[in-house]
Amino acid sequence: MEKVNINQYIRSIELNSNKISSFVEYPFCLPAIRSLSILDFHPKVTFIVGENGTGKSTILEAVAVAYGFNPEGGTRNFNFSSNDTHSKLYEYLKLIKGAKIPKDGFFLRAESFYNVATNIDELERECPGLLNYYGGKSLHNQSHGESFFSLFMNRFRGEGLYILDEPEAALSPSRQMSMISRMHQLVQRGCQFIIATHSPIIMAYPDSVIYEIKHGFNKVKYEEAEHYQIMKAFLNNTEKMLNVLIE
Ligand SMILES: Nc1ncnc2c1ncn2[C@@H]1O[C@H](COP(=O)(O)OP(=O)(O)OP(=O)(O)O)[C@@H](O)[C@H]1O
Repeated sequence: MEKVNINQYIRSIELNSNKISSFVEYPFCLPAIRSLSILDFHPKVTFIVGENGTGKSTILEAVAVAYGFNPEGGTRNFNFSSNDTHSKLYEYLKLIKGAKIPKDGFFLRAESFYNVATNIDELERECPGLLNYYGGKSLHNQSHGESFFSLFMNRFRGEGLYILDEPEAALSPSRQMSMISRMHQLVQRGCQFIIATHSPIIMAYPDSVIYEIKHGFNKVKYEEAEHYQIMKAFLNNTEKMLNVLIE
């Protein structure tokens, strides 16, 4: 990884295990959390990848909430709540921040994006013109993928901290490639990204670190990551693999 850069917004997190009284219940029962002590973030892009249910959203949400974002997503000014189910993990995390304070930020989670879009419409009624920052059109009046993409293209401006949970959820493969280009522009404008993803396309962005959750957080190279290997094997041997899958 690039040498620690105090100009990044979040340098690392530390789990304060001494404060945890029991590792039996969620989220402390998750192997990824039980084994967590310190996790260093890349100054530009940090990917967290791994199987379903390994704890990617749990850790991302805790980092976002500890940083002051609304657990359901949005900017740090969003404070709506439709479903108060976020874990207490953030209370046990120590954020090691860098020297710079971001001028922008967004916590995007695919699963509650609908509620964020509703909140943006409500804010537009209170403060007309706000929608221009989101492409000038209600996110509800765009397709799921269009609205996600609109957010990346218009709302994410630079010098920002962006925490994204499965941003590929609604994006076609070609839009995922466009997302890499946009991410690169934003990185060059001083942004830091922390991204949980299943997308072998998005996680190809080179100026990054990839943590793959198995029992803990393991730093892996792109080609070593399971998502990459499985997708590559499938595309290179589709017929063979289908024969096995639907035999
Ligand atoms: N509020 C909750 N209470 C109890 N268990 C939970 C809660 N939220 C999540 N879990 C469990 O914790 C585990 C990790 O969930 P999490 O959503 O962090 O996984 P993930 O790696 O993001 O998965 P995916 O790739 O499917 O999005 C899962 O087994 C899930 O069922």
